[in-house]
Amino acid sequence: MAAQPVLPLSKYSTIKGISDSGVLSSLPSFYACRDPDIDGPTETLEEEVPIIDFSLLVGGTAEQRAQVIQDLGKACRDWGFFMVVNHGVPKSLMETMLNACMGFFNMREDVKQEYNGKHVFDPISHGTSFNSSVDNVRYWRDYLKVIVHPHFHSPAKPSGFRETSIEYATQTREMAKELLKAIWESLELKPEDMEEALDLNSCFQILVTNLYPPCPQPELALGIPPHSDHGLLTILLENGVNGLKVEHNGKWVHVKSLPNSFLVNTGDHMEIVSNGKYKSVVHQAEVNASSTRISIATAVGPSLDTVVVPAPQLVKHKHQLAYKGMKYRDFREHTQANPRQKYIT
Ligand SMILES: O=C(O)CCC(=O)C(=O)O
Ligand SMILES: [Fe+2]
Repeated sequence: MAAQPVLPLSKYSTIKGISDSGVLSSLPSFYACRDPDIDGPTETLEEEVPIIDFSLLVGGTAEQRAQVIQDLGKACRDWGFFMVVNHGVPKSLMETMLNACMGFFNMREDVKQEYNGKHVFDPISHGTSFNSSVDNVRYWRDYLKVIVHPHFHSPAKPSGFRETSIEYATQTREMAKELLKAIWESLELKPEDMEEALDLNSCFQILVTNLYPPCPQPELALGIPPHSDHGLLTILLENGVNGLKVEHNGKWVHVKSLPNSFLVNTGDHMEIVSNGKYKSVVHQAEVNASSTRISIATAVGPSLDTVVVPAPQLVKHKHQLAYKGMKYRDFREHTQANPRQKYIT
């Protein structure tokens, strides 16, 4: 292989900066986390993921709602993943939110750098890679993370970002709560026990926007490595460019979202509260050579002060207790400092 030219990459603080500059014709080894010659092709399937019609959950007949609850239970048990259609979030809000996020990443580097955060509870943090304090290789991704509940935060710029994101956060949070209620019912748990177990009125909600600019050798790089999410549910919106892969029965499945849909996956705290009935799903993001991909992951978890434990009704005998409780706040701090592909098993 020809020696790679030495490039002044330190000049660029973001993947967007590197990609826009056009200086790279090949991928610096710093970003190469896959080697097709050594790893071989990983088996990737094109299976259809379960589809949930949200309108039948909130506006259907009692039978239709019962059927959707059953379908949700099956999707959580078999996949930890599903696509939501007819959700009622206006298409215009989804588009405006994607544009607002693009507007953030299009700002000058020094303006974005004001938000370069370090701590997991920084209300707003912009950065690059996955967990750059511990990553051995870098991932082909820039991100903006904003905590939006129980206290709402927003970068002051670009203009309109605050108004759009408050509306988007509110609507996706309401959708997540409806889905959680139905998933709770699918476990045959009493609806009135959910608030005490999860304290969703003070739920911790964060908007994570991922930007994956075009990459010179996408087969060698990854946007986000395989991981599970920490919360209860994550609601993902993409800009029409695919890249998400989820693990299903030991294989990777490429997910293609329908226009105007959301992709939803279970997180670690769903696995804990369901005592392992609904596992959190491992997933990753690939990149491509020609298009910029944006995804907005809205993660909804319990309140930070909740100690989530398996629902007692799902633990008939002590030996069936699969997880110990930990305050969500401590869980997040601990996993940030000791990242693993999946924190709980
Ligand atoms: O971009 C994607 O498809 C996945 C994003 C993701 O997994 C995350 O932000 O946790
Ligand atoms: Fe994720």
